[in-house]
Amino acid sequence: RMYAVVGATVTTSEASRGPASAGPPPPITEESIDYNPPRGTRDFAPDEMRLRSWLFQRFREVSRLFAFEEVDFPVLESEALFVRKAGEEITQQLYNFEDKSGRRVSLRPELTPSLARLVLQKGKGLPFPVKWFAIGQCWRYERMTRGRRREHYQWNMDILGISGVEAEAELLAAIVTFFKKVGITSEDVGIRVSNRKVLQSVLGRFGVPNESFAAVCVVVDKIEKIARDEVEGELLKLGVSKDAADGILSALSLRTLAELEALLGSENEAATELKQLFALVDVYGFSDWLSFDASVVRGLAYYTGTVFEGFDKAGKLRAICGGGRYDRLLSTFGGEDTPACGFGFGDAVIVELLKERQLLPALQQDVDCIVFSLEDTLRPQAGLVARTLRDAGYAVELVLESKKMKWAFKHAERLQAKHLVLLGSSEWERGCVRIKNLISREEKDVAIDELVTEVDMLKE
Ligand SMILES: OCc1cccc(Br)n1
Repeated sequence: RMYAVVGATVTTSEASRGPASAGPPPPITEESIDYNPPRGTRDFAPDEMRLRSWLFQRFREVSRLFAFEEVDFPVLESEALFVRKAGEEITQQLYNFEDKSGRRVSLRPELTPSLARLVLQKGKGLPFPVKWFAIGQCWRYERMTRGRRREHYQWNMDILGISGVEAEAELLAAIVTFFKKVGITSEDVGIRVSNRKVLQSVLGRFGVPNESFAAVCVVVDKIEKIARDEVEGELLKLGVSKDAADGILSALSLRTLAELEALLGSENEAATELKQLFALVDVYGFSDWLSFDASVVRGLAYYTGTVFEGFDKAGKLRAICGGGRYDRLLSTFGGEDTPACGFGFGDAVIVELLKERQLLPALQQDVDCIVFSLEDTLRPQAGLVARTLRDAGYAVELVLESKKMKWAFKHAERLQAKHLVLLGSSEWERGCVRIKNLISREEKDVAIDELVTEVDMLKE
């Protein structure tokens, strides 16, 4: 780990070595700071920030195509927004604390509760349906024994006020649009779709009380992560009978809607909603991305209907994204019953997938011109030249110190700049600067007031 030593006595060897270098940290006499960010968090230096901005720009482009409006909320929320009793991992790992006024607060682990809070805050004045998207940093606090990250960024899209599966079809279409936009195909990725009303129907048949529904879903969601008998054991601990547990586990292995109808009847709500959704998506034209999979329940307590998750068909990665219908969430916050559905799309798994598929874009700094005065006396004029180009919308790197021509060329190469604009006294006396086109290698003297036109032309 990199350390800087602040205020310590520096011996000559350290002075020659510079403030911090490899090898044992120098004796720390006073406070020292750690260059690394807090455990489980990331810095975004330019290279990483370019990739993050590229990813978020794709999220935003898709959200615009679907006419969703961007919203955001505080990273810090009242803890009460996230306290739920269904045993979800996300609520057991809240990054929560008591603030200096004694209030119980938490860094948000997800965006949906904040979105619900804002919709309720806006009240009856808010036109429905609401189609909002957000890209926000979310937090969790887990013992670093597992070495997992404690923060990630999540893109959310939510539709409130539509009770029909048309809303789910829109959200799934947005996810597919994103995948296609970044070069991922339905060979690489699929979206598994189910409906929590499957479980609800099964629980009803075995007389399992409604109050256990959310907790049962949270346990069943672990089916891919822990052994089947462990899932069964956790179900029994919830008071579910052995028969009911067997009924639940066998329902999860249903493979087709026909089998679902055979088990629950063709009038069953889960079956009819899923049939409607698949029929919609078929006409919409992206059925090749979707499959019915009764084992999908998702791990959030508040889902009440359709649930879905994006997965990589090579089976190497965790879920890419996930979502579902949550028609009861706003009423649990004291609001009216409001149909709602949405998804969350994290910034981590998708990057792993793009890396694996060699689909990561090659990104570099976007500089049009480098302005550079060959003599110190012309440095003020270099600022004028830079301003002229910037006022015309060009990205200009103005060299701020004395450098040799060789350095300027190398620097332009590194930045992949298109033009090198040189100020030299002989040209300046003639009211000119020298432009080198770093792509065509053409170079010429250009009058100052012709400069923008020239660069415009060179740009073509
Ligand atoms: O998806 C669960 C989650 C929530 C907050 C932060 C991180 Br990293 N992961």
